[in-house]
Amino acid sequence: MAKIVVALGGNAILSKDASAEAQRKAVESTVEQLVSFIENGDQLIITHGNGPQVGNLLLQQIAADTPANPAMPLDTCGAMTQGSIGYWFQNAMKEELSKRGINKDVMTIITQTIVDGNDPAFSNPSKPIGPFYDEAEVVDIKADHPDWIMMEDAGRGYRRVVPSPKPVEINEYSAIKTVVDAGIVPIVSGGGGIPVVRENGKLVGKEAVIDKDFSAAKIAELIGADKLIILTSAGGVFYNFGKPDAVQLHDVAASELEEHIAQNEFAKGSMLPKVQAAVNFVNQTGNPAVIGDLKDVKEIIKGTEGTVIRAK
Ligand SMILES: Nc1ncnc2c1ncn2[C@@H]1O[C@H](COP(=O)(O)OP(=O)(O)O)[C@@H](O)[C@H]1O
Ligand SMILES: NC(=O)OP(=O)(O)O
Repeated sequence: MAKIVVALGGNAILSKDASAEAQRKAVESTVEQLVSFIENGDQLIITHGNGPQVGNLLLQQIAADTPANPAMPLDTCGAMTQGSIGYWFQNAMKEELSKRGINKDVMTIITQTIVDGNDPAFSNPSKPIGPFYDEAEVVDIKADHPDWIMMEDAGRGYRRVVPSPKPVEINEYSAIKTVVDAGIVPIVSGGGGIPVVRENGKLVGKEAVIDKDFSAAKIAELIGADKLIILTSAGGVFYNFGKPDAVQLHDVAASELEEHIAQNEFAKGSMLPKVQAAVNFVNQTGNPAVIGDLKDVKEIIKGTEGTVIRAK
């Protein structure tokens, strides 16, 4: 039995249509594929992003903000998206397992990720959240919200960016391990986990969004996963992405990717964290990581699609 951590990108779940129905459909079709792991006898651990969802939720909060019904802060919005996306997965996975006659429990664990309050990321926002805007829209947004920082995101438009500290500890790790050891399919650390810092013996939420690729790699390492699979909305890792000479990698050594990271090959806030997280996992465990497209899960399982990163 292999332990496999699968991380799904928030942009892969919410590609164009932000309705609950469309996002549920994306989750349902992914789950139909992921169940193959369980049929193979593997233990699956699911984690997911929340960049678009938490940004949209924050916009809804701001739009409806009144003294009687105040907007929720970012850490609480992060928890809310863990609940909503976890619910979609939990519901779809249980349904798919039942259809195939597999009696297995599925459980979302609201996860707090401990970060360092002095992480320089707090003064250097880099995590894109919410919708994409064009340049004219950015001018209006800056007029309404002068404190927001907007950045171009991998050629897709501009987005608001927020601090994204690195995960230091997964607070619920021992509960996650218990659930994994019991053979339950857990949905953990959604949106990278709710960022919290230790202050006077308490865990206090911070206004930030952790990159789920880093928390996925951390959980995969802690749990002793045999493989980390990062599913997004690109066929895999490309060199010269978006340029005429773009080339997709199929099988690459972690050391080669490290050289390309050093040469600033990968876009911050999108492909860079995925590649860094995959390389971290491979270097720490010697086990492979795969980065591929959500729609290619079946082929990724067979090894015919995606980019495999190995310790070579
Ligand atoms: N070098 C690259 N190789 C592949 N995709 C890249 C690369 N650089 C940027 N991208 C973009 O990054 C996207 C994945 O990042 P993102 O949308 O932030 O992920 P997520 O699915 O986790 O939300 C791809 O869909 C692609 O548009
Ligand atoms: N929290 C997070 O990493 O979300 P995305 O995968 O949507 O960027």
